[in-house]
Amino acid sequence: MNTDEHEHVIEVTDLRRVYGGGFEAVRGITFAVRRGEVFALLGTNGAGKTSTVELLEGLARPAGGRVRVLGHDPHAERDVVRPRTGVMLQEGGFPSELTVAETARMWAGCVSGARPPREALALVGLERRAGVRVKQLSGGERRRLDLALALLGRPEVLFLDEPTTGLDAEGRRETWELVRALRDGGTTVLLTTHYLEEAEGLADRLAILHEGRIAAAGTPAEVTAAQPSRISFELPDGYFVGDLPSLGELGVVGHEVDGRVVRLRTRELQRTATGVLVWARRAEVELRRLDVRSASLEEAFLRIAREASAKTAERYEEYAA
Ligand SMILES: Nc1ncnc2c1ncn2[C@@H]1O[C@H](COP(=O)(O)OP(=O)(O)OP(=O)(O)O)[C@@H](O)[C@H]1O
Repeated sequence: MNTDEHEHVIEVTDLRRVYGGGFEAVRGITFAVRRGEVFALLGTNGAGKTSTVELLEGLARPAGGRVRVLGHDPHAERDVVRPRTGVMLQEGGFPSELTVAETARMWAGCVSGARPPREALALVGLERRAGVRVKQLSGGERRRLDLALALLGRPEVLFLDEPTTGLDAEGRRETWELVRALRDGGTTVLLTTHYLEEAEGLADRLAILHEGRIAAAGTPAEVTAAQPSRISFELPDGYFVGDLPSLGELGVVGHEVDGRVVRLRTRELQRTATGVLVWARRAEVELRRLDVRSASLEEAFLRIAREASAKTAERYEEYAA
């Protein structure tokens, strides 16, 4: 096995997927995932995340472009790729009359070199539910069972399609810890998620899909760095926003005033924050409810989705004109 951590375990080049009827769900996307990396695909509903992951899993053939997983074509060379990957689909769909342990044993029987089923169930915290029928599990417990089954084959690459949907806050945190532990052990993880907090906390790098195209990509810090930071505070009675140094001088790119509360947006957080604090000190003013923060991934995501939608509307208007 090649353990070069810079090796690209997943390579996607100008990938396209077209459904029957001609709808193009994936419109030429390119990205690569290194060994031992957690990579998140984000996007609004219908952005093309599942359509992309299915191509990576070899479940369908691309309409154009190229996919390589562990150096192989996952569709044409499914026999080589499948034993080295673990797949957690959005809907597991295994027989629900079986117990959890029976399901894991049945699945393990189909996997060469499988972990002991009990070990896989313990990894996801389901060992105490081993004797329960699958149909009696809660939605969150089913997601954990899906994950346990994906881990049975000790995969080098793990595909997780919305792994924490339906889990409560604790279950979600436990899954995050497990994914981090797997990553630290060298597993490469590609996940889709609707939870931006999940991508921010878990992903080494991510791509935001919008209508089948990549609208932004990079580390969570890189993607959020392109968005303005915010500073808010409350001015004491008798002070107004006009008493501050000029907003242009402070590097402010937008502001709102709501009663005594002032909210500033800036791309130069340190310069703006310093300017406001130095002013407050000189004026001997106490700024109550002072809050200084970088943009969150959620803000970046919403802005990128809005901008991408506006571009699509522009293209549509040009086309219709
Ligand atoms: N079998 C299909 N036939 C035709 N169109 C499809 C098919 N499956 C998906 N689509 C369409 O392709 C687009 C992308 O769907 P996909 O499921 O990949 O999105 P997604 O990003 O995973 O969305 P979600 O977050 O809602 O799961 C959607 O517009 C969807 O309606």
